[in-house]
Amino acid sequence: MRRLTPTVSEPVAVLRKAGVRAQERALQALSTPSLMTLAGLSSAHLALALAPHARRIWVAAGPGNNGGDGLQAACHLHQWGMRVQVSLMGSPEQLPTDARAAWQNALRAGVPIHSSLPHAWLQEMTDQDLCIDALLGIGSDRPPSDVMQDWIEQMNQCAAPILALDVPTGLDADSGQILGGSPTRRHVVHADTTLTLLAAKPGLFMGHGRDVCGNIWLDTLTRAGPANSLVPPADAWLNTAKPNTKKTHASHKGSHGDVAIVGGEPMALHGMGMTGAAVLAAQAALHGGAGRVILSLLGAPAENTLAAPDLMQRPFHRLDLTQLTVVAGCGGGQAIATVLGDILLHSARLVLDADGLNAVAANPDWQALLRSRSETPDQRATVITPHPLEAARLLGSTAQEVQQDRLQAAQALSAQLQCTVILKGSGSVIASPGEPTRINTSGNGRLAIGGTGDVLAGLTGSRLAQGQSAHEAACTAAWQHGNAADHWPSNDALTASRLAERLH
Ligand SMILES: NC(=O)C1=CN([C@@H]2O[C@H](COP(=O)(O)OP(=O)(O)OC[C@H]3O[C@@H](n4cnc5c(N)ncnc54)[C@H](O)[C@@H]3O)[C@@H](O)[C@H]2O)[C@@H](O)CC1
Ligand SMILES: [K+]
Repeated sequence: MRRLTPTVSEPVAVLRKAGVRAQERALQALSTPSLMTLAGLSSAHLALALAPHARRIWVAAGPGNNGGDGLQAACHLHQWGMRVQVSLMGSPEQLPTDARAAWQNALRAGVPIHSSLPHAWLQEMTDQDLCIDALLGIGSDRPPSDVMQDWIEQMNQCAAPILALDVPTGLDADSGQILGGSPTRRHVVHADTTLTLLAAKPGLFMGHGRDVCGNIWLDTLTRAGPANSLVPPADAWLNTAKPNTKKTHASHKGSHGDVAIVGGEPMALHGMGMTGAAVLAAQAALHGGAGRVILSLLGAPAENTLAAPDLMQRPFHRLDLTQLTVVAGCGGGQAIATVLGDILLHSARLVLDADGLNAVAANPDWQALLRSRSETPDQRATVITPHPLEAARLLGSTAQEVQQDRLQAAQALSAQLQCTVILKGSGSVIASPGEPTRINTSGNGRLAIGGTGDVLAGLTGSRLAQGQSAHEAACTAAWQHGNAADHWPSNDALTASRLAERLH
């Protein structure tokens, strides 16, 4: 068993439900004792570690094998002297085979099992006690029934913390979306800890998953067999912490790459002042370690007073694109369209964000230009950083469809444009042609403010300029960006400009 959040230190394979089922079948054939026995024991161990002084442990067990895990865990906890009570939803006779065996074990051991909620118990439970959510796991395929919603609500209202087995009930393990539509306390269990079994699932790390799983632990249940060789191809990998790129002593500013930020339409042009976005990206590139950062504001020949003295400023026509890492689009407004063709054609390395992406989405010729960058002899690196709506525009779909399957959306976009994609949002997804897709695990809701996307684009540019491949630059920048937010003092306001300054 290992802890996956808040920080995962080595790559961990992520499987969708179909892959987990394949893994389950393969291991089931090899494993003695049964996987459910292992899952129940593992769950009981974690429950005991989380609530060693519990005077009451309530297990809510559902009608499938997730319920079986809960029954098996209850059996162990009872045998270890804990006061356990199980509420079993549905008829024991209709439980699947393994879960039925777990029910019989629990009965034989003398575990109290009822078919209703133990209201009095729930009232008396304290924060030293524990609720175990074993209602639904990966078999959850529709919004919870009314009765199940009552049970979920009672669990969420209980004073005791919640350990969810495999997946918090109500969460879709593939997408991170809530099966009932919205993350209310009736539709999804809000766990403090989730013990996920067999493999990490994407939905735990994306969308609402980040908010309802609490700390995530993984038990691959592979003690019984030569498991590593059995894992079906991973659908993605968790993005791991990257050490800072060390700079050699014998280096100068030219050794660390030049980044040009092209964007920042001024107020005078179309009545929307957006120079701040470009300045933020430039600051991030600077603090991310680029050797020189050049700010090229669109339609603003005058020196920009917002910019720090460490930044150089150049008009666009004076940039030698063939030698530069260009970060284009941050606050680019409509003006970005006047230079985008040149940027797509000539920039040595490119990060495309915001208005740059919207302009590409509206112009098939530019999409072809973007794609063709991967076919040049020097294979010019390109990273795009869309949020779900920008991704939807490029894919010709909707933001909702993108959120329903963020992995697939990022991979499809990467294949369509032959470039690296950072699909932003809760659980950023990084996809590149021919590379393993990553799900970023750092970051939190404090990043959901204006300007942080510009910071990510600038930071990615600085990583590219310092010699990382597009995929590595995207993975490193996404992780570093989130990590800065994770270590932000709780009593200190997080703003994009301060975030840019704290990247290192
Ligand atoms: N088979 C095994 O040996 C193992 C199973 N495991 C556990 O088994 C789980 C998967 O088991 P299942 O495939 O039985 O699936 P679940 O236990 O997640 O649930 C399936 C059952 O719940 C019902 N259901 C689905 N959505 C519902 C809703 N909204 N409201 C009410 N009822 C609903 C289904 O009709 C079905 O009866 C995993 O998540 C994991 O916890 C693990 O212990 C690994 C080993
Ligand atoms: K569960």
